[in-house]
Amino acid sequence: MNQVATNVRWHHATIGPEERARRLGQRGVVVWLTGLSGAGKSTIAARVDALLHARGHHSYILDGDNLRFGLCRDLGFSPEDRAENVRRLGEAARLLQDAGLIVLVAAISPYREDRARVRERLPPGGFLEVFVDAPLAVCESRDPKGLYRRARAGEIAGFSGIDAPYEPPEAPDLRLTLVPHAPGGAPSSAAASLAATPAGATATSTSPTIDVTADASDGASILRDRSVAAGATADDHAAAIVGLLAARGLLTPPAAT
Ligand SMILES: Nc1ncnc2c1ncn2[C@@H]1O[C@H](COP(=O)(O)OS(=O)(=O)O)[C@@H](OP(=O)(O)O)[C@H]1O
Ligand SMILES: Nc1ncnc2c1ncn2[C@@H]1O[C@H](COP(=O)(O)OP(=O)(O)O)[C@@H](O)[C@H]1O
Repeated sequence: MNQVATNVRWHHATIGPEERARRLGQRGVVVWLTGLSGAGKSTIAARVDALLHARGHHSYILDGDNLRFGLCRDLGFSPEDRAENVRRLGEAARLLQDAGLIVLVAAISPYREDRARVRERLPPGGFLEVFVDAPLAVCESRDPKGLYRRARAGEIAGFSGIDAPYEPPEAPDLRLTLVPHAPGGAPSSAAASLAATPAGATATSTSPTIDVTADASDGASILRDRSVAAGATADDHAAAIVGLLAARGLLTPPAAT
């Protein structure tokens, strides 16, 4: 019963990405938010979704937590299960992207290799990796679901960042940080970021920055300047993502040929 299907073939549709982009006034893309638990992936994805909706765009969120109630409910948190989880999220995202949607994926997706495989399944420019780079100390101080406390108490094994790995992206399309920059100098340490955050407060009380590591030729440098001035609430982070989508020409229909 567990045989892989061989007698299948691909059926081509007559309506392709260009027609869908013209109809929807946008190009399908997967915005993949990766980062530790509590980094802000779900919060930021929801803000981006709302911003896009308000502007008449068509987006949809695939949240790792939520998909584990259905499509991925048979999976746990072993490296193998996480790989399969990310693969399924990637395949679901790919279908929605192909339908022309702006797909916002929020999943820890801790392994570089798993994320790279998703990128390979998408057309060039169809996958934007966004690193929600809140340091472990900040995530742990937020602990929105009490999971870090339970992991530290030994009640949850294999928790990302505690006793399971998290591999940060090496060249993300966008990196959202909360680490304050010393005036005119290099970023100060993550520990300083936490130290500047009063207990019970969020790290937004620091003077954060958004670092855009994308190619400056596509407008990323403009984003960087604006973001530094704006600070880094979840709304600023969401605006940076929308800015990146605009800079990549994904929020306008293709020019008529
Ligand atoms: N062991 C362990 N490690 C990490 N996270 C855990 C674990 N057990 C449960 N949770 C909760 O599951 C959410 C992560 O699910 P994901 O599908 O995003 O994980 S992964 O991409 O497959 O690594 C994660 O959600 P977020 O906090 O939204 O990231 C946690 O709420
Ligand atoms: N700049 C920020 N961006 C996103 N979340 C933030 C920010 N500052 C504080 N937070 C808070 O941090 C928590 C992040 O939780 P969540 O979005 O569930 O993270 P994740 O999905 O990465 O696990 C929320 O309680 C959110 O209000």
